[in-house]
Amino acid sequence: MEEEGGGAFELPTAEEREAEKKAGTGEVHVVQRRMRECVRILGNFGKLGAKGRSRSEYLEQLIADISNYYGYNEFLAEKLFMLFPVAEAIEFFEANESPRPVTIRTNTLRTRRRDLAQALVNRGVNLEPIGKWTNVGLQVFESSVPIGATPEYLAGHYMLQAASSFLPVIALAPQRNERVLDMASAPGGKTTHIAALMQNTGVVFANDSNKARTKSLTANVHRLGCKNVVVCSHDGREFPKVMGGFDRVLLDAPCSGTGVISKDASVKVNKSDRDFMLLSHLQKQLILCAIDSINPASKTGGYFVYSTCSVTVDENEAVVDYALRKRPNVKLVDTGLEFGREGFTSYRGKTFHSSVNLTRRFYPHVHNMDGFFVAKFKVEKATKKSKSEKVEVKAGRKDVEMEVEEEDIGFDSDEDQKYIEESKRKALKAKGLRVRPRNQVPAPNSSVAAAA
Ligand SMILES: C[S@@+](CC[C@H](N)C(=O)[O-])C[C@H]1O[C@@H](n2cnc3c(N)ncnc32)[C@H](O)[C@@H]1O
Repeated sequence: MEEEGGGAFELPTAEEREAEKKAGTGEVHVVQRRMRECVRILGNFGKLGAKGRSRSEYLEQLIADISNYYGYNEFLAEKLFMLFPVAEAIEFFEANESPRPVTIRTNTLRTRRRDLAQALVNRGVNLEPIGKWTNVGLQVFESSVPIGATPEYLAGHYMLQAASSFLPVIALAPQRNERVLDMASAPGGKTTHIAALMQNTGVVFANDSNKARTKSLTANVHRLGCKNVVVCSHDGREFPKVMGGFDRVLLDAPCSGTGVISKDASVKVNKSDRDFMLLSHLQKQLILCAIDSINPASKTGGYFVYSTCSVTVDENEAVVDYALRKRPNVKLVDTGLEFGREGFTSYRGKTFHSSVNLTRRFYPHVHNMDGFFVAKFKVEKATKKSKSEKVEVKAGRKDVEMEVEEEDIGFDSDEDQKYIEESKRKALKAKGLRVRPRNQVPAPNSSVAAAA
């Protein structure tokens, strides 16, 4: 068997692995070598696998080592590992260890990219255009001045923004004079981009449920000279009850942030199975409200973009597929983005609608940008059939909750129930209502039972 130096490689037994775990795990170079060997053997298991040892033993060892070496909890290490072929998974974890390029977006309401680049070069900034796919992005290689405090920054000539964040707005392609909703918009990177593409015409409703975060949103809107933006703060699930009839809607959804681990390493250890369930549930509620906020008769639009800075399937394809099933009047369309991998149409035994391949995934190790997901929908007029299929949406949030609870949504059906209960408990607590202890059956007329 061909193998690297350091003696013959032997896969530890389950007992040895357990003992190593208890003892606080082996030396870095041992773990590194073991990962390399496992990747190599799994790449050609039929030929290289040791007699009597199964593929899953190698996989278990590899995931345990990834978790230990890169500092993830085992649950997340496995969840992310499963997204890729074995060797590629290592590239993904490795890419999360180094920062992505610093990028800025020219604010075309105030300047042109060429003029901005010249002004920054004059201040000692080394930069160049990001790529052909954007005519407003610049990549900063090095700078003798803080890029977030130059006179040009303060005058609103640019936004410090990850390249991946341009993508959903490019896909949304807002037009002059349209009425647009940015449902989860703080701190406004995408809102201000939308406003610029609309050349300060029409109106952009920039909503975020977190009031504190709307401060930085408002500050950015002012700094960048956006005059067509209205900032508001509602739970996205209250749309379209608070407002509807939009030509286009962007839902840059709250997510786990598994695409931006290089920026926020805390994600490695602070996400559990339950967090993903709760997030996916919220995303499913929000996506239906976003779709229902669109005017299907819009003369210029009728488009909706869903995006996350996460790479997990349950926050992306599963949410999109759920929306397709719940809203027969929407279909996925091409994002118009020139690159990005196709979304999964099946994943670990779950099959999604075949059009989910129109969605796009972006990865740090492939595209040298944050992990990201973009889906673009066209909303059409509801036919009689599709109308009868959905519960009245005018009442908004409550009905969406009911839909999630009452129907088998395939991906997370029964298992979801305890998380739904938990989120209800939280909502009641937030309202200052009494919450019954977990697992206690509510009395028929108790206030909790009534409120729930
Ligand atoms: C990914 S961030 C948005 C980033 C923003 N689009 C940008 O480009 O600057 C997600 C946002 O969703 C907001 N959010 C979370 N739950 C929400 C809800 N139920 N309704 C509306 N906004 C929500 C969070 O406060 C957060 O600002």
